[in-house]
Amino acid sequence: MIRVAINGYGTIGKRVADAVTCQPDMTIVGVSKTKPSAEAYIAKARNFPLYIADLSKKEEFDKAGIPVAGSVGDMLAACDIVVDATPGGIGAKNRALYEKAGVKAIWQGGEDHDVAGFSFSSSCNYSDAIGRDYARVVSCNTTGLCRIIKLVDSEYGVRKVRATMIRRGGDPGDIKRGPIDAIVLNPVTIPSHHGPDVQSVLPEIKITTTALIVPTTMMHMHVVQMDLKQPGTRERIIELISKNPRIGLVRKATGITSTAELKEYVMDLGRPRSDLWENGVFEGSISVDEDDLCLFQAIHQEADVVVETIDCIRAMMGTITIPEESIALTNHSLGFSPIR
Ligand SMILES: NC(=O)C1=CN([C@@H]2O[C@H](COP(=O)(O)OP(=O)(O)OC[C@H]3O[C@@H](n4cnc5c(N)ncnc54)[C@H](OP(=O)(O)O)[C@@H]3O)[C@@H](O)[C@H]2O)C=CC1
Ligand SMILES: O=C(OP(=O)(O)O)[C@H](O)COP(=O)(O)O
Repeated sequence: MIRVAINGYGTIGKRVADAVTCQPDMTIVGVSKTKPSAEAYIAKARNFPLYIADLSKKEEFDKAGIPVAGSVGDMLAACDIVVDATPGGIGAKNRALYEKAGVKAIWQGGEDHDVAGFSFSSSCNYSDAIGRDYARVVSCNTTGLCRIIKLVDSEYGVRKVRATMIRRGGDPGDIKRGPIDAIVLNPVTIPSHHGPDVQSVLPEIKITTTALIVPTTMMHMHVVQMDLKQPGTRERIIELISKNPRIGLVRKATGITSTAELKEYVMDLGRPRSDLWENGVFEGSISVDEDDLCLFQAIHQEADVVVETIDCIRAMMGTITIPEESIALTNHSLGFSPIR
């Protein structure tokens, strides 16, 4: 069994912890928080040993009735690999802790590529992660872009990608984030970080990305255009998506034309936390005019990187060396097959 620690039991960390628990080859040795707030009670309910970054805060946890198993250092001593899901920027500061403990570490997309020197996407570069000590799973939007670009590039070759990310303002529980009434250019400069981040995984891809933030919490929406190296067809793109384990097809017949309806659909499917782990490509949007491909895809920011993180754990531990095998095991263990 691979012993996994989660440093930062928040939006991403709690999902990764639950996904690890579903896998037959890994187990959670502990999760961490700094404050005895809501997710600390969830850790207790799940029977995950809870560790804290600063032991001087133990009394606050004691008062809240939440048992503390020890410090983050103690948690690291008990694991083979740590998933750092602390807020962006904090993870880089934690690297010294992981080096000292001699454990492998995975960071999330809020950190820069340099934190690990290697950026990961299951369907693009799983094999390059095998045996590594450090990796960064790219951000949710970058993950969604990498999946669809890799799929199309493998079939037709991609000459150039242009993509606009219409990003959610904050996660549903992030009551202090916005905007409330604005469309924010984020960033106003071009490209957004997503293009260079895609190139940290797929260096040969030419891509320009732009990004905006809008007052919504459910999902991001991408407007993607690719110049193909040879003419394609809409039918073939749909066929490829239908066979892909991490890209779903939002069928035209469902009548779904928004993130809100898609979230409702996923909730009705009974997915935990209504998580859409796959890209949601809108069938009705897929348009191919010779070498010009356009589509819309929805990306559930809280979910898509979770399954990638599970694959990244296996690759780094070297227990499964065939990417498709890990992807299939992760999906199967979660009881997940993409929407079709
Ligand atoms: N949310 C999203 O949509 C996505 C986020 N990401 C990336 O994932 C990472 C985590 O983001 P997210 O889950 O949203 O963040 P959250 O703020 O939801 O959770 C962060 C967690 O880290 C804990 N924490 C804070 N400081 C420390 C510390 N020094 N040591 C240990 N734990 C600490 C917090 O605990 P406490 O509350 O007790 O302080 C909290 O549980 C970031 O890099 C982000 O960019 C990637 C894809 C999507
Ligand atoms: O990884 C994400 O977005 P990104 O791919 O746009 O960086 C997550 O939605 C977190 O974004 P945030 O930095 O707005 O919380």
